[in-house]
Amino acid sequence: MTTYAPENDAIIEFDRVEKTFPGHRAVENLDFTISRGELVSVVGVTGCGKSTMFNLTLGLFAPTRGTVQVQGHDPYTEFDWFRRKVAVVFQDARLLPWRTALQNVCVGMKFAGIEKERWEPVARDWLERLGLAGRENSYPHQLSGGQRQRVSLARAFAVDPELILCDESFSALDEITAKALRAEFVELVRAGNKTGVVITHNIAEALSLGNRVLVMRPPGHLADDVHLDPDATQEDVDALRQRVLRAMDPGGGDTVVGTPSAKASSA
Ligand SMILES: Nc1ncnc2c1ncn2[C@@H]1O[C@H](COP(=O)(O)OP(=O)(O)OP(=O)(O)O)[C@@H](O)[C@H]1O
Repeated sequence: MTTYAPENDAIIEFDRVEKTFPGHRAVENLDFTISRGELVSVVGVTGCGKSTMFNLTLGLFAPTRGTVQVQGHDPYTEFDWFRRKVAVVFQDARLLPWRTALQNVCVGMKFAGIEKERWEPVARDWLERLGLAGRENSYPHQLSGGQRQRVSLARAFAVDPELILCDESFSALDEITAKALRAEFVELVRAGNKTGVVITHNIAEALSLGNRVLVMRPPGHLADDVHLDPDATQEDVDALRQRVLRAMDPGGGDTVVGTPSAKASSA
């Protein structure tokens, strides 16, 4: 009989990872696993190593010590294996200004190695799902910041990746637009059975987005791993906010009140 073991369903595994740049240790003893289907937020003070963790996951550089695995593969040495499997959405949409919304999504599919016949129908479908039907032929400068970010999300989902990494993707938007886009993002990740990891400086966003919050602290290690309960009350969420703040900044003093909710647990 096959026994379900979450670690067999790991999408991202960091095993005692260290990353040192000349004269600076950005990540130290970073150890965590993210399983298929999870939607995880990553928070931590500036410079604590969040982007370095993302860049290690993307295989942009190798760890100095320890191992990073994405779906059981080394993202640095097996870089080509990851085309189509991982998509990234940044804080700024990073669209090609001389290409329309449709063409920008198609370019993403082209770089991912997807067959040419599929580019246009799939791109149109994702633009429509993200509320941009009728704007396919608009250039980035003709779109609002929120619409540009919708194109960027369409470009990410169109390659049908297993894993979507968001680096402060909602931070540059006003809170109302960000809230709407976050909700759509969560729905699309869930509906597509994807795994999502979102770096954010917004603790409320981290606590509302997914099932788990990883809290990092300099130099680049895990300070807390908070699992979220979808039925949490406002009181639970307030307690979790304090727990996250305390983990980010243990010397924060009077920002810390209350105790972690019984509805949340460390992994
Ligand atoms: N290529 C690099 N060369 C040298 N130092 C680096 C490099 N990349 C990152 N660092 C350093 O590593 C530390 C962690 O940086 P990182 O960008 O991962 O932090 P972060 O948590 O993402 O910060 P922020 O929230 O401000 O984006 C910082 O002190 C940074 O200066």
